[in-house]
Amino acid sequence: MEEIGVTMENRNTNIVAEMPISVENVQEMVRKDPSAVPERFIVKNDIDRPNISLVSSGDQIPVIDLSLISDGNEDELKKLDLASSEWGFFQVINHDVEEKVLSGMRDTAAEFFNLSFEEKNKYATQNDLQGYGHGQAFVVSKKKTLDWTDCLMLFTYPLAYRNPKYWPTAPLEFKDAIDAYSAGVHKVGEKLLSAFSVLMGMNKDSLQEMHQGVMNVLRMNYYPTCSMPDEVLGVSPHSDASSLTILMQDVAGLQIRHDGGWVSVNPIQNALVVNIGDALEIWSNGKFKSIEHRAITNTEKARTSFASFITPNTEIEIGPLDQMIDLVIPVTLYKKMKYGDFVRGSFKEKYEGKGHTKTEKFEV
Ligand SMILES: O=C(O)CCC(=O)C(=O)O
Ligand SMILES: [Fe+2]
Repeated sequence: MEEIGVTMENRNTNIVAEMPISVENVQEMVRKDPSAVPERFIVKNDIDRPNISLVSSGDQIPVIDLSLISDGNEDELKKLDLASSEWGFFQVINHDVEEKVLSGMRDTAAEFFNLSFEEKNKYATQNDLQGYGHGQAFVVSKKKTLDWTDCLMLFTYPLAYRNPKYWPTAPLEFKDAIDAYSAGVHKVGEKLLSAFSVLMGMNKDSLQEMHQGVMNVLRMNYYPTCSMPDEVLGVSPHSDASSLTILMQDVAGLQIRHDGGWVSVNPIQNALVVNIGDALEIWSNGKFKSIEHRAITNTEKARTSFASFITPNTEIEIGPLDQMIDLVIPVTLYKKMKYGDFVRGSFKEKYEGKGHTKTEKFEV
């Protein structure tokens, strides 16, 4: 299980190991004083604050019907191609994950996050690179503005990577709910990898084989209500180091970069939000875009999002595929490198926006 800490879209484990700082549990802070917003959470730059940055609510990210994709429907495949190159984000409907599985995940997670801090702390992350657990997100340096979120993060696939010490035993149904949800989402990921293989001119199993063992990490982000949502971010802008991320959000709050502004992703009941991660951007030589995104908070209702990061084996080398260096993009935009090194490099950089992916590019 060595190397486990860099196998995923995880922004804290390695870094915390290097620079240990204690960060309060955000929910506990809000429980003690619902109006408190410590200075370290206030976004310093006006331009980066949720109330100032340009947000368009008119634009809507594309919606993809996964059952049509699985049937090989050409029009829907074209839609997926366009969504991934122009938006990097789309919502998926008819994905075959049962409604009761989705609501089971949401309901049991809500019960978990409502438990006392002491109870949740039994699964506290040890930063020992052995499977994560409950803790705080995005702890990069003492200077960095903190995000208004707590999270529970678990390896879900391969099964051998599940570490029972971090799988909560309360509420009782939680483990089964996580199991059913991650199985459903894992299948959605496999179907999408098949579709992207075809879109990149390969056999439908190619991308999956190139992963050399698809890994999946489930990160449950819990955003307590915040009395100053205009000056605080739930999650700061970043792109995911995954190949694909599949996300369920219960309450609106996700925003993505588009045309120089921020577009809110409005929840569609029982739909899943999918985004292209850095690994797929690199394989596709920049055709499919790994887009910056962030989450905002609100005063009314705590929010939970469930992000499943699909990642390749850390030992494999990734770089643009030959067939993606074509008439449209005639040069190689990224260096070949070991996926594990790419992830490590991206977290050594101060974790801000998409700066880290640029370091992997050749200057062209
Ligand atoms: O909460 C959200 O909607 C976004 C979460 C996210 O981007 C992440 O966990 O990587
Ligand atoms: Fe993300």
